[in-house]
Amino acid sequence: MDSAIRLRQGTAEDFPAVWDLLGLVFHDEFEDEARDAEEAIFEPERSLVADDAGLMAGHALAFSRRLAVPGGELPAAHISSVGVRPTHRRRGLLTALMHRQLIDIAEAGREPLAVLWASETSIYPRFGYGPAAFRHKFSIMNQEVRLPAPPPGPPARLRMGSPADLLGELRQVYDRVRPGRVGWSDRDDNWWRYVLADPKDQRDGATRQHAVLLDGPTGPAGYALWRVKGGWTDHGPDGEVQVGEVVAGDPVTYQALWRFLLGIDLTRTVSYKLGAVDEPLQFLVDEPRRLGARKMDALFVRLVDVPAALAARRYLTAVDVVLEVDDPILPANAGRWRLTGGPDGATCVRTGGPADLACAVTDLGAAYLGGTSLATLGAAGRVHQLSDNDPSAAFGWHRPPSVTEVF
Ligand SMILES: CC(=O)SCCNC(=O)CCNC(=O)[C@H](O)C(C)(C)COP(=O)(O)OP(=O)(O)OC[C@H]1O[C@@H](n2cnc3c(N)ncnc32)[C@H](O)[C@@H]1OP(=O)(O)O
Repeated sequence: MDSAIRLRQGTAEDFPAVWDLLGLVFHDEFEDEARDAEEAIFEPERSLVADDAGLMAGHALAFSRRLAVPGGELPAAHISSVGVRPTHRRRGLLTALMHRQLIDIAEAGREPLAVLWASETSIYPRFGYGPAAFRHKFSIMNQEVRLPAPPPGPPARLRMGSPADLLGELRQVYDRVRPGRVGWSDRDDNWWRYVLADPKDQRDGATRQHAVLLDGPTGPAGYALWRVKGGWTDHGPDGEVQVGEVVAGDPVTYQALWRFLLGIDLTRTVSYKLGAVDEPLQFLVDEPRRLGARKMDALFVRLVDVPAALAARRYLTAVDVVLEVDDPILPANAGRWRLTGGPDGATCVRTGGPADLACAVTDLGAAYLGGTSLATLGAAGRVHQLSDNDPSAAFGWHRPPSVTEVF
């Protein structure tokens, strides 16, 4: 990195320059609503600036949130707003920002994990972030798929409104469902505001976002967020329902919400970018191929504190294994760790014993949420099994991780 450039902690006064930089690097001209929502979640003390004589040459941010992991939840630095000015690229600024940020998180000692969405998948593995959660992008031909008939009795009680008006109920449902859903982040008031921000220039010609809520006997049981991009062809209506979130606490609610979304009149396609890899819809419709599923990367995970992170999650089966970890950026993670545990908890301590498996910290991050198998990484030649003691099954989980938002 150029010696004239110094890394410094951000301040609240830096926000306008950060905002300008993000617009520049992402080729976007954001509206005020998006800016206000982003400013509300900005954590200046966790903003890292590459400062070139007063010019914001680069930036990286960490948000303080909690992430659901197998069997629990953990504080996890949510990394975002990363960019380097086009005039300052390929000189090591991102490398300096990423190293410094990880060292800061490790020294603060509060967050054993860091997580992010990558703009390009090649950027972050070199810094120890492994692809841990994937998603299905669905493009559903809604006239061509059928759901099972609804249960007998009165129809589901659905209520529509603006997401802001129904916020209390949305939160109630989300907070109740989240603990079992590995990969989901917590949301405080500001994060709800950020997630529900609906600037017109980001709608690509679609309507504003709507919410539909299903009321159960004891309160709200599930909700969906969606908008519609209307369209007509010579054959008639050709609109597209764009689904934002579907959160349901039970299968009856889940089916009722999808029945509603797939049945919106004057539409022919339902798109859903953040579907789960194991989205139950695939096992409900009569013709799953018409869901048009495409698997994409989603959340990247970085173990900042290997023993704390490994001890904090639970394991599908009993495990007693020695892992040899390579971590050039955070050497405190490097070396051999004995992980002992199972479905009820785990411990992880340093050991001098022989290793059963050797891997880079990136691969441990990929496997951490139970969505990427260590055995698969072994088949790719990334992880090296050194004995018969294979922890792959234990690192799995009941369901693969999923995501609800891009941050
Ligand atoms: C979590 C998030 O916020 S994701 C958003 C990331 N930001 C963006 O995509 C915005 C547009 N891009 C940028 O601002 C910049 O190109 C950045 C931030 C991606 C990279 O910044 P730079 O300062 O140029 O990176 P730096 O010089 O440290 O490069 C580090 C290494 O990554 C590689 N690299 C950097 N950017 C990319 C890229 N976009 N694609 C592939 N490789 C890349 C470099 O080639 C270099 O490799 P090397 O060490 O083998 O030579």
